[in-house]
Amino acid sequence: MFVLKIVTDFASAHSLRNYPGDCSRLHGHNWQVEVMVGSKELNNNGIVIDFRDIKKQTKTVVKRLDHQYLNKIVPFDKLNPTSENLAKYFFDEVGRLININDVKVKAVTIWETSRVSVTYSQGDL
Ligand SMILES: Nc1nc2c(c(=O)[nH]1)N=C([C@H](O)[C@H](O)COP(=O)(O)OP(=O)(O)OP(=O)(O)O)CN2
Ligand SMILES: [Zn+2]
Repeated sequence: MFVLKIVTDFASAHSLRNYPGDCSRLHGHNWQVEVMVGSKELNNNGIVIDFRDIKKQTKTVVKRLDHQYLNKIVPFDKLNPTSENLAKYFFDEVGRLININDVKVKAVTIWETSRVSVTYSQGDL
C-alpha cells in the first residue's frame, strides 16, 4: 500500500455545545488538516494521484469552513464542531471528490492545536 499525505490549514471559530467548560464559549483555532490517500497500485506515471489534486480538492472543502463560525455552517449547525466531527467531515467530503477505483482517502487527522489531534479512518491504514 502506498500512502500519500498532504497538509493544509484553515482558521475558524467554534463553541462546543454541551461542553462543561470554557470550550463552550466562542473561541478560535488554526486547524491543521492532514489528508492521507492510499492505493495498492500506481498509474503508468508511477504515481497514485497527483499531490496537487489532493491539495486542490481538500482546499475546496477548506473554503467552506475557512474564516467562518463553524456552528453556523452545515453540518456543524447541528453536529458539534469537535475535532472528531471535523475529521470525519473531511474524510467523507474529500473522499467524495477524489476516491476512484483503488485510490481512496484512508485517514484524516485534524490538529486543533499543535498539542492535540484526532485521526479518523476506516479500515487498515
Ligand atoms: N476530544 C475532544 N476534546 C476536546 C475538543 C475536541 O474537539 N475533541 N475540543 C476542545 C476545545 O475545542 C478546546 O478549544 C481545546 O482545548 P485544549 O485542548 O484544552 O486546548 P488549550 O490550548 O486550551 O489547552 P492547553 O492546556 O494549552 O494545551 C476541548 N476538548
Ligand atoms: Zn476549540
